[in-house]
Amino acid sequence: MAPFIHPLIDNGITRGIKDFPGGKLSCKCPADRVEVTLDGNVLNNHACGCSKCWKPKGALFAVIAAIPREQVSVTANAQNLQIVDSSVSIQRHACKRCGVHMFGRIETHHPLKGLDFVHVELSSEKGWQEPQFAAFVSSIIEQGFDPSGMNEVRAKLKKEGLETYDTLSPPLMDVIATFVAQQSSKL
Ligand SMILES: N[C@@H](CCC(=O)N[C@@H](CS)C(=O)NCC(=O)O)C(=O)O
Ligand SMILES: [Zn+2]
Ligand SMILES: [Zn+2]
Repeated sequence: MAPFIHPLIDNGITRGIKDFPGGKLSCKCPADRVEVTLDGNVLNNHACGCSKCWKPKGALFAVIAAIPREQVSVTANAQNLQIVDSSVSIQRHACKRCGVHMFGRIETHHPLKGLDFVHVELSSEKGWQEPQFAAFVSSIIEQGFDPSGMNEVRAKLKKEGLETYDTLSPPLMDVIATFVAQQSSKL
């Protein structure tokens, strides 16, 4: 059976709309949902296989995108949010009732500070930037995926047009490495 990558990827990726103005994300509670409003489209949308990002039930990957934090606001039921793990760089604010991650935010000195991280599948609007690549692919093994199935997973991601990486994409890794070099005055 083909691996269950993610609902936004498995049946072919739908391209986003240029100049898409943004929209609302909602958690999965039956009522009194947490709502987050995004004032613009996302960037660097990608599949992530890491253990930290929220995934829909049964999916091997999350689909997670960045957006400037100024464009993110909690517009309903903020009292239901809690930080999943405050010891990591990205503080993921999740609904404490249904568990869905509504946004991730970095508060420490970090190369990606200023960007929030969101899951556009939580929106009913269509037009968000589509996934551009797959990151932290090998990390699915750490969560129990049989390593012998990795060729099939990578082939499926590539078939859907996503280049696969075991960290982030090269441009994002370059941003992070540049930040590190600047910290030690090597650049
Ligand atoms: N192999 C690790 C990778 C975790 C990881 O480094 N995740 C990346 C992509 S989301 C990250 O930037 N994490 C920072 C964080 O979670 O704060 C895992 O699966 O837990
Ligand atoms: Zn909820
Ligand atoms: Zn991740």
